[in-house]
Amino acid sequence: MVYCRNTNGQYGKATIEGYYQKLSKAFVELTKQAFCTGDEDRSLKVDCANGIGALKLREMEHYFSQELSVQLFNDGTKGKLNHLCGADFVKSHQKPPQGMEMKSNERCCSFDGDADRIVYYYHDADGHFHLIDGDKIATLISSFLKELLLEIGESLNIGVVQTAYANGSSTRYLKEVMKVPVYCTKTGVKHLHHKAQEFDIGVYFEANGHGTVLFSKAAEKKIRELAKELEDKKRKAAEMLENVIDLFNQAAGDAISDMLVIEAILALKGLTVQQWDALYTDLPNRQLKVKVADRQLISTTDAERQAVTPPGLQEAINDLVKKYKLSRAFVRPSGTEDIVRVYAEADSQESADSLAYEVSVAVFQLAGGVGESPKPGL
Ligand SMILES: CC(=O)N[C@H]1[C@@H](OP(=O)(O)O)O[C@H](CO)[C@@H](O)[C@@H]1O
Repeated sequence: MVYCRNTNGQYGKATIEGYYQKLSKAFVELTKQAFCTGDEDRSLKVDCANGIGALKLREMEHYFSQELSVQLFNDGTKGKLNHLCGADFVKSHQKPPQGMEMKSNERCCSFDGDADRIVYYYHDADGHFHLIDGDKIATLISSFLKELLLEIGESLNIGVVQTAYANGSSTRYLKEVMKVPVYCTKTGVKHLHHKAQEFDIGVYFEANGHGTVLFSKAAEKKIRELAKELEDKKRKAAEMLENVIDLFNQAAGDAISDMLVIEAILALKGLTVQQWDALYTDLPNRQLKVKVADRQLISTTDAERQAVTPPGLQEAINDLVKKYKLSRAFVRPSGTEDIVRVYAEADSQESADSLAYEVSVAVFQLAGGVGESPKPGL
């Protein structure tokens, strides 16, 4: 709403209804171009983390119910905010939220309590849980945008912005397979947002599902002109891009807007959730927390991927990382909790768990850990 007011209504009407209408119109226009799909494809289960997303989605769903039917879980009628549910729970525990009824291969997603994060997931036929996080969301979106730009023949530049928490497989896939430039910033959307403003089209997502896409003023103007000037297939692609611009919340990014973008792309490309998931395989990873007396003793550089202080910590991490294959680890003080966060990834879950544990012990010993020393398997 602030963005609408500051741009004198150019970005949209500064009311909740204005937001619903703008997004729904763009979503309906986009999905009109999709091939006819069965009922199953048009439905989505949404865990709202007992938060605000449930209230807003309920008010909004009638605007697009012909194109997408949403079934809400953890809608706040019982249960606590973010408790055993929501995007953060699903991402960090890598399991479904409580209260969600999942059948195999059904497309499901979770918002967090304030509805600014979204992750997708499904159970395969063998009952295995598959998480599709912010990195895979960024990959789906940037490949779709790249295809549209190719179709209209415009060379607007696309950049993808991630943080150190991005899975190594996603970074490799974006750089080597999709050939898009990838940048890493410090954790926190303000850093990603700022970097994304440097491109014609800046795609930014944290692995936890927090993100959006920004279009520069010049890129937006160009795309809107092309949607009037071009013909046939090229015009269609430019019109799609116009609707994509309207569908993204470029002020800050939110779960409802991201959900509608993803649903539109899956419908347009005729992709199932399994096909989307199969773009690349995540490297097994583990995140742990360590309690220290003063977390500011840890300072970092290189977008938080290297510890500068306390002395000896980075050397210890380097030695531990060398013991495992396809491994990477870093530590940083949390900006929201009184803890140090440890991240590790490697070629197997056992190795990722073991590396995360060993790095936690190094943090505990070298950065003034308090309470019980880290235990393996936690
Ligand atoms: C590893 C992680 O998920 N960190 C989160 C968390 O920040 P920390 O500084 O790690 O506590 O909360 C931030 C605000 O929601 C979010 O932007 C960020 O990605």
